[in-house]
Amino acid sequence: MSGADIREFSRPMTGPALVPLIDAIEAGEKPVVAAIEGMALGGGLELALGCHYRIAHSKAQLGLPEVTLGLIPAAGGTQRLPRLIGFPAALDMIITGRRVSAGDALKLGIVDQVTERNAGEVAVAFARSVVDCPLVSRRLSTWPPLCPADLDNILQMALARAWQRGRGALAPVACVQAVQAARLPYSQGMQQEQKLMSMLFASPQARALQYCFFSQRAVGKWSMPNGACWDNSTARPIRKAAVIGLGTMGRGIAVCLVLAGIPVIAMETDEKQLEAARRVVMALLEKEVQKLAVGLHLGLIHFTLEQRYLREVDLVIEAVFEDLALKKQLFAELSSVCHPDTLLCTNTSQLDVDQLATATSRPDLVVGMHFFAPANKIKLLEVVFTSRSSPEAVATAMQLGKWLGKVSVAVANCPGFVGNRMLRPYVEQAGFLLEEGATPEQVDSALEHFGLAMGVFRMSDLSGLDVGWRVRKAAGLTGPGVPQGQLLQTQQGYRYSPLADLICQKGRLGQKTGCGWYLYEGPGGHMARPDPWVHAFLEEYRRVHGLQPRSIGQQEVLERCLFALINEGFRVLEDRIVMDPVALDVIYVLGYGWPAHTGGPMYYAGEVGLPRVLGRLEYYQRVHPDIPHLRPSALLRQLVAKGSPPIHKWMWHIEEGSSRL
Ligand SMILES: C[C@H](O)[C@H](C)C(=O)SCCNC(=O)CCNC(=O)[C@H](O)C(C)(C)COP(=O)([O-])OP(=O)([O-])OC[C@H]1O[C@@H](n2cnc3c(N)ncnc32)[C@H](O)[C@@H]1OP(=O)([O-])[O-]
Repeated sequence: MSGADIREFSRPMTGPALVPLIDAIEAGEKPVVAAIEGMALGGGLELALGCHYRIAHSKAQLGLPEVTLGLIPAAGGTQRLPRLIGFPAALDMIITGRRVSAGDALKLGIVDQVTERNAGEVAVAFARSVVDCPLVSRRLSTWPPLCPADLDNILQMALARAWQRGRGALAPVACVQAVQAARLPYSQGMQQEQKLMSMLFASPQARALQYCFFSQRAVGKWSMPNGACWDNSTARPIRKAAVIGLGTMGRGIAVCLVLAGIPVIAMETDEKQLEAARRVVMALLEKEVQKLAVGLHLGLIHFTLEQRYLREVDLVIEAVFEDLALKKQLFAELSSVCHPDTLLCTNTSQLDVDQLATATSRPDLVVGMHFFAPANKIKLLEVVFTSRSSPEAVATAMQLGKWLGKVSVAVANCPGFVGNRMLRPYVEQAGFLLEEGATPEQVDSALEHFGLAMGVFRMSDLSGLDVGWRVRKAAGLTGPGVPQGQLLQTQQGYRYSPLADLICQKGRLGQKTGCGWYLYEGPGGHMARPDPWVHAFLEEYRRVHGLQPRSIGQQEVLERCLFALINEGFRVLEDRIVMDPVALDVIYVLGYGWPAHTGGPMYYAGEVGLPRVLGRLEYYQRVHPDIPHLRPSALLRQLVAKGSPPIHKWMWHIEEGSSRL
């Protein structure tokens, strides 16, 4: 049972209340044995905790995931679970919302028995065996709380962790407060649980998180502008795959495929790189085997330098160096080496997939599969289709993403696809704010206080400033082709900030060099500290260019960065790069650390109010007429003019004929 029906939350609850039902089962004189076959989540597990015994099938999973919906367990879970398994284990399960396997549930004491047989039949036999046993010791609500001596410290640490990891989310903190009440008599603890649930239930954060839950499922019902979609396109089976290019991304992708049980040909052209990759991939797989305690056939992966092994694969994912010419050459080779039906996928983060398709004899079988680093951890996958990608190719890539445990989002090919396209104006505004008087830490602090996992400058230092530098050079914005000595403050009449280029020219590439926008303890260091050199560099830059620094508040940082990103999101919708705004929110929450408790950038825009977003963009555009990204998009204007319809109606207002495909 996957718990309460989340769809009911937006309307008056129906049916019997769960709490008195569970209390009645527990208080009854007849032994009740819970048989857990598949999932016991949320209210499902709480119901089982009210039973006198619990039997689980070995493949069952149990958990209290309410926190992921902006709630807390509200049918006694915060009171019974700590009594059953102790405060530390209960806090961990309730604050994280993570599921535990039947085996772990047995070790924790949540279930009394695990079976390979039909749990229902075993439960009936078990019930017969305990029919004469007294039940008084089986009623968890009557158990005294197991309060360890250092409970205060445990709760304090849990609260600090909930604040720190929650990045502004209310539910994790409320989870700690509810569990804390388990040290009280059950009835008083239940009053606290109900009080905290009432506070959360109607909160904007709970609504936003429940929106995220359904959005991440809605994107699986993908569609393309040409009418192809998830339920009229058939995915092909992937019996064997290949990963070409075993750098960081290729290694992560290979691990994903093996963990999904898909045989993999892992290919490199360089012997040393191949050996290094083998060591890393096998170590990662060993770690997963221990963590997941699953049998994994490590023989599924074959490392090779030879292209001939590619003949037998159904799908190739290339993850070679991010260079268009190199990738085009590889795609041309794959056209002749691979079977004619083999899908050719690219992991490129922003190169033109159409151009790669043109380099092959099978453009209909070319799609982008844009994984996010680390590929074996980040759940997001952008599946990029070109105007020639067949629905079958898209369906196959989307299906493969699901098998890999990803949330796949189908997006049309365009520069930066969706995530990186929306990121550009966001990063651009941050650079302009530095020119106007802010420091990297002021900008990052505002963004992280909003709830982003990492501010823009810390994120750039982590991924390496040379990544963006290479892209700007390729675009002719900087580099040898640009007249030296003069700093480009305008490009085609638009404002351009060369600050990042100048930082790179000083060899400051971020964590990898021990300095970038911040100072680190050394090359590869992670502890970002404000760098006096950067402050002096910015002061000198402003002086040379006659820029009068001013104090810039958090509100302006958020509006300039986030509203520019949201505005680009509206342009993505206008171009029909995706067919539903929820796709943009899924991409940003899963791939860019956007706080899920605000729903995602487009949902957040609706919460802030589209008229306010429009008004602030108009204001900033008046102040900075040389920044086109601040010019409000036509769709945003249309939606405001139509009275700000709800997000699921936005696409109705895009004028026909604006589609780019
Ligand atoms: C009192 C108590 O204290 C509190 C208050 C509560 O109990 S609050 C509720 C707590 N329970 C949860 O948080 C569990 C939420 N669900 C899940 O975690 C997963 O669904 C799953 C169970 C692990 C299965 O994953 P899956 O990958 O196999 O399938 P799916 O694609 O996710 O789901 C398949 C389809 O089922 C829908 N669905 C799943 N669980 C649902 C739920 N609880 N309510 C409504 N719809 C649900 C989902 O939207 C999708 O619909 P559609 O897209 O096909 O139209």
